[in-house]
Amino acid sequence: MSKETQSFQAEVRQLLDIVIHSIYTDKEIFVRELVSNASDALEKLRLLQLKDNNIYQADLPLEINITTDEENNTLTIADHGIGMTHAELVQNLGTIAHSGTKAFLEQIKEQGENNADVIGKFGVGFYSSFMAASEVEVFTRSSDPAADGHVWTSDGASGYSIDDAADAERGSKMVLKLKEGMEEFAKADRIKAILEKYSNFVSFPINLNGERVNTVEAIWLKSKKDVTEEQYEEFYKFVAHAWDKPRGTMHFSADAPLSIHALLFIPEENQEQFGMGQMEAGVSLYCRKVLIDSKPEKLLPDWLRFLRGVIDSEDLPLSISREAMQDSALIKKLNTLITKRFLKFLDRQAKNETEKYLEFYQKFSRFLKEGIATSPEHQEQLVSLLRFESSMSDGEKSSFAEYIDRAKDGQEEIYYLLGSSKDAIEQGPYLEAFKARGIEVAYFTEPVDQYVLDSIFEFKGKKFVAANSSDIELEDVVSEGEALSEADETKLKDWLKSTLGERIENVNSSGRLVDSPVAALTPKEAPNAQMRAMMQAMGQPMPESKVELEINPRHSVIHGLAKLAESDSETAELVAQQLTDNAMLAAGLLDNTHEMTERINKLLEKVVQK
Ligand SMILES: Nc1ncnc2c1ncn2[C@@H]1O[C@H](COP(=O)(O)OP(=O)(O)OP(=O)(O)O)[C@@H](O)[C@H]1O
Repeated sequence: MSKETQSFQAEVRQLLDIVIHSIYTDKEIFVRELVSNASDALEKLRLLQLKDNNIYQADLPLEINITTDEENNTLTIADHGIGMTHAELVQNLGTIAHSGTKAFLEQIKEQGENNADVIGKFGVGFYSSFMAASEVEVFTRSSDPAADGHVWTSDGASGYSIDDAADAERGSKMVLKLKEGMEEFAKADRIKAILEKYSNFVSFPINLNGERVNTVEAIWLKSKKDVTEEQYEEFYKFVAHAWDKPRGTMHFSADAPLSIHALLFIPEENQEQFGMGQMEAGVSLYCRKVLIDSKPEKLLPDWLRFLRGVIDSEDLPLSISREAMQDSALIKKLNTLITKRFLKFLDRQAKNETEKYLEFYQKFSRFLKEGIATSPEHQEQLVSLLRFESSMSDGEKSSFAEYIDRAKDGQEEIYYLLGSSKDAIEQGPYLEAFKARGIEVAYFTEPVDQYVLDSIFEFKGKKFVAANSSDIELEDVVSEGEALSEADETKLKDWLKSTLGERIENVNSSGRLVDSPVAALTPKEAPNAQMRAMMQAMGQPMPESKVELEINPRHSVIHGLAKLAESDSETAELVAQQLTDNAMLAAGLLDNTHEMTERINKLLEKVVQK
């Protein structure tokens, strides 16, 4: 067969015209496209080898060889992959077959031809080589022993020619004669840097001028049993740019609903704990071993930003741009799928390797809590991963599932208390009522917990209720001491209301208190102690809290106060104010202790004078 000339399909011409005349600056992407094509061709050959041993030049190594030639201003990318027959050359490099390029053209039509960015958004496969080359030669020979070798040549203008190339080796060799001004791509260092950026995990060896450049293989594509602990560690260090060891490794593949390979690592340390600012997302996105984006923001929810590793999905179009990708339905699906799998991984660890999970929890629980408040779709799973001490956990960490198991029949609520520490919670006035009734209260002591618990309404059908909220109805327990008569109680409540005036919202009496005479409850809509502390830390002035005062009608101090109010209202007022301060102090709601000191002195004076 002699040399023949053919014209490009109209769409190809249109595409090439845009590519060649584009002012798109990120021209290096063509290297990624060609390496990716070479890798695909090798992958196809590898698959073919599995079922067919009639392959031309079967002994050629499955590798990609890249050579730079500064003198002649050329770049050559060669693979010993599947190659192309004459018909395939015409079909593949003369028409537009792949969907990415079609989408590209459609976008161009919509946005007008001068939108250079569109190239970066879609990538244009093989044709992108014409951004840098004035002429491209493709020497190729199919793996089919019956096929001949050919050379395809084009300047990317109107058409191409195909000629015989009897000595072409199996595979494809793309020789790019670089344009003036594109000399950088004939320089080994420049190409090396591009390869390191995009193609490090291509699973076939890439040699640049005879030297291997990609050292790390795509271990995420291997099956778990074929990867050693050391390999995982080495790979973690590589992808995370880390020096430590991973504290957790999750490696899985799935075919449905999406084809994915994921290898995720939990680092040893939570950098954010050291005040180093917010971490950046660190799970890279690959498509068939070729890097699409090393920091895709929406691939995982923000609260999983501590994870490191790789997700590789064959369902992704290789050339998809960051912007288009981040909003794509596919990324959303990947996001949900991987998040669920990761939470399941943690759940399994919590069950089977409890110690390990608790160590993780100590350092990383902040992220899970952030997730609870921001990812309603994962809330149930996340809430089940929370661990806390409680009034019944004996100093051990518990889960809400365990809490529910321990709860009495008929308890429809999960009670919790927030405080600065376990001691502070246990010494506060709220717990006793629950203890007396054998009801468990979960303790939460981190500043973020308020925010987190506010966003949980229920878990497994049980309502979340703060044990210090004013609207809890607890079954009365018979505690020691006789209660005030109804009439005395009403009288005392009225007197307290008028005496304490603006300081309180209301006075109630209930059977909730056991050892304390009074407790201060935060009214339903009011900011509680933790919120107040946070607002104040942010420099926001907070008005004095108005609380609901709950009195214990069986307590001797209350009995005494009821009498004192009749006989010595001046002392009774000091006592009432002091009781309120005590209650507010215990609730963490007292800002001004100045008056309290003065008042205590007055009370002491009265005591010593008696
Ligand atoms: N090195 C190669 N070896 C064998 N065939 C190749 C090679 N490079 C390209 N081809 C063939 O040419 C076709 C077109 O390549 P191009 O890069 O334009 O798109 P693509 O690789 O199919 O697109 P995408 O990257 O979106 O999958 C490929 O599908 C493949 O069949």
